[in-house]
Amino acid sequence: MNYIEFNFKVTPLQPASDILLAELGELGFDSFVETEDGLQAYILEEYYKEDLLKYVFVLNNPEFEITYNTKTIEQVNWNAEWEKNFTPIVVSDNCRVRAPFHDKGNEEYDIIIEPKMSFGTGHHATTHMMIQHILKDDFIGKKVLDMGCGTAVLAILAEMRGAGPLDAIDIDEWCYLNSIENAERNNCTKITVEQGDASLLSNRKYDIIIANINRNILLNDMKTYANCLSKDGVIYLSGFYEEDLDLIKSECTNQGLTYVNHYVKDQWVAAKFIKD
Ligand SMILES: C[S@@+](CC[C@H](N)C(=O)[O-])C[C@H]1O[C@@H](n2cnc3c(N)ncnc32)[C@H](O)[C@@H]1O
Repeated sequence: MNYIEFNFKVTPLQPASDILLAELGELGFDSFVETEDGLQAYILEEYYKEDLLKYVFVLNNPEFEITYNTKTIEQVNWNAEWEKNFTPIVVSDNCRVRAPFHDKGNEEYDIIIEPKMSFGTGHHATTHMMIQHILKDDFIGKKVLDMGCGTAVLAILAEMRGAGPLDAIDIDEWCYLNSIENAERNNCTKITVEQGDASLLSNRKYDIIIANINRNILLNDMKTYANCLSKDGVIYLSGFYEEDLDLIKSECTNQGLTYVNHYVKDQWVAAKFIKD
């Protein structure tokens, strides 16, 4: 069976790429690779009909410019194509995120992720910076929540850094299932994966919360996150741009969280706050 590869160039990249991915997923596209300037999406030839893209609303949104070309990929090349596009990532010299088919490196932390459709391979700036925070800070014996866990890459690293117990939560069923697989694949025994959102969190307490989601969800759910943090607890937030940092800081201040520091990469931010 052949696949058709769509190579989309997207301007501005976000949120258009995320919306595009979600819409294509609904239409039968089953694999995606984030690229520097957009998205590659794959659909089985038999599921593709000529007017299918007519139903992708983001393509007609005047706020975004999205162009694409296509090519047919024979099944025999499919894995190679995917492998070529998903290269291992090394963060801070001591953490490698790789797929099962990549060779192991010499890094202290070796994380194996089969991303399928979930976000979180370390290729995105936000995941990369959250990994930097986790590598830098003390996680030993800490009770951790990874909110919006995607592939659970951050929870997996937190457990490798000595944290436990850990909860990894994602609203998306695919991410929930993928996180369970990835936790097992990395021999993590302290991670509990759940499907849901902030409504799961009443009466819970964590020493550390990691939340790489997006600006609006963070602003909306900050009160709940803050209530779940123990005194002197730490929260790492990402998924928003530099221009929104003041807004995030202001909401954190309202919820009794004090700004500590932040990283910036490709205009994305990963910020650290502490509960007073
Ligand atoms: C930017 S990805 C981050 C994935 C991973 N934590 C990482 O750092 O690579 C955001 C994730 O949040 C999930 N998500 C979106 N809204 C959510 C919500 N209200 N509660 C929990 N998860 C949510 C999405 O399904 C997605 O997997």
